[in-house]
Amino acid sequence: MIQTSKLIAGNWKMNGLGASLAEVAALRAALAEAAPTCRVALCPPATLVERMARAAGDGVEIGGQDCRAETHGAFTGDISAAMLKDAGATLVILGHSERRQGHGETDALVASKAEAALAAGLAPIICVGETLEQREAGRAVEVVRSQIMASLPLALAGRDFAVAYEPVWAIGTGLTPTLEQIEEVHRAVRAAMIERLGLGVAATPILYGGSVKPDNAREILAVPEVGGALVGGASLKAADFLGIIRGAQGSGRRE
Ligand SMILES: O=C(CO)COP(=O)(O)O
Repeated sequence: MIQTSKLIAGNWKMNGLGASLAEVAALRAALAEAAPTCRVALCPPATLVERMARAAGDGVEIGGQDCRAETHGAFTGDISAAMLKDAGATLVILGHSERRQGHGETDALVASKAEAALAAGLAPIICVGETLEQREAGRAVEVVRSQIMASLPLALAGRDFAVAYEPVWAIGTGLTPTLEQIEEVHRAVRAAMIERLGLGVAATPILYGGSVKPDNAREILAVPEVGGALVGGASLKAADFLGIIRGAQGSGRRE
């Protein structure tokens, strides 16, 4: 339902072969000791979901990185939300910029995938974010607002989900927006979410994603309206991911 604790989610993208289970075991042991107050999730490639769900135990939720909008059928290479759920996933990342750009995913497609995820019992993490060109043209807030209005299906009202604000130019680059820029966009995301889905989403987490590391996590997570992080590269090593989770502990108030 409505989440009040922060959500720290790792997006392994197409990485994690080999060392994955050892990293999950290390993370699980460290989390058991640290007893974090935030919600922790890892989203590995689909082939690792089932193994990781078994290795992760209760403290770490496992998610997919995409799903098909249809429930089944002749869609070679695709995976349904129910298949992810069956493998042990509890959430799924949708509309990541690498899929919007690399696979031509539109807002409408992302919205239908979110409906499929909800129907299968998965919590969607819906990604939005502007390109560098759009930011430089002063259009960041406008672009993100329009993505929210068209990518969030009305079926999300009252359901467990999150939005992730990931400026495309901050992903994997080591660049991050200023804290003021993060706050500005997160406030705009909240306003658009409420406009679209009503006041019931006033506490739904809005994650920040894009070059989150242990050394910048605390300050980013303390920004008003930042309800967690979606972490790429730094989620691959348990020690780095833990550093970010620690940054979420007592990282300040949310508004
Ligand atoms: O795309 C991201 C998470 O979905 C962010 O990736 P990085 O943390 O590697 O910049």
